[in-house]
Amino acid sequence: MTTETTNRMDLVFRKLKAEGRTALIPFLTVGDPDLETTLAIIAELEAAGADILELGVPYSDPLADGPVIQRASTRALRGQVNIRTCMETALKARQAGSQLPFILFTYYNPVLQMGLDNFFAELDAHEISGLIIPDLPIEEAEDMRSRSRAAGINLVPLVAPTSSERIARIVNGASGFVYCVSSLGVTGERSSFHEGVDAFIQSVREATDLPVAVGFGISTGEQVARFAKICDGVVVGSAIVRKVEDVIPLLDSPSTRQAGLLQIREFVAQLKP
Ligand SMILES: O=P(O)(O)OC[C@@H](O)[C@@H](O)c1c[nH]c2ccccc12
Repeated sequence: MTTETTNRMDLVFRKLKAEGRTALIPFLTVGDPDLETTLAIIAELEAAGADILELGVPYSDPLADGPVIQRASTRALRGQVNIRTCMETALKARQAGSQLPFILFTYYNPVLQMGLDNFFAELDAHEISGLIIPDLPIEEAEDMRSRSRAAGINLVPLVAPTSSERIARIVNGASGFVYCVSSLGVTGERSSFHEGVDAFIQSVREATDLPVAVGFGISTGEQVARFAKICDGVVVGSAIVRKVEDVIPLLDSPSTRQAGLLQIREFVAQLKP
């Protein structure tokens, strides 16, 4: 008897699979340019067809991030955004009617600062469905995985093209989906991907029954469509964060705010697979 899941993310992947569709998974830096605007952007992303949302906790030392997300983190940190206010933003979006599963995307240090017991209690209270921690030390992974499982939250593992023989160990016991990083290096729009990325994704597919998503460098509708043929989800971050950055002057003025939000919606809508 399969255990009935109430995890919003699992339900979305199940529905998309039944419809033969691929999830569009935007990444957004929470608090860029401010928390209230983030709430408005979340609504635009949902209207544009996003299926799941990565809510990025701004961090002072985002070692895996390229310049676009680094700048977004800097802007958000100027507004004193922290991991708690990111969780509160997720809850406010839910209370405003968002149906999207939220993944809290955070580096490990803010989690440690909060304390693991506190962190997981807060995650649950703020209706977070998933968690990605790109710099989670492998020796902490088992503890974090069991805490996530106990809290009913999917700790999503990242696998890189260089993971090869470690793929089985990384995906074993994982939940939610497996995040295949398409290229080496840091986040940021790319015109090409790690050679052999398709074979890499196929090897991950063979190692797990979980949905498999890909991210890193994907920034156009045709790149999303290319990966949608072989994945259950496609993550787009920097291209969307850059679009937010580009329209900040419009967002900052009440008379042009709606026009700025519409540009974000239209950009994301044309990514939809
Ligand atoms: O920004 P890109 O190139 O579209 O890649 C997705 C990425 O933004 C998001 O998933 C992410 C943001 N920071 C990260 C750090 C590591 C791995 C992934 C991420």
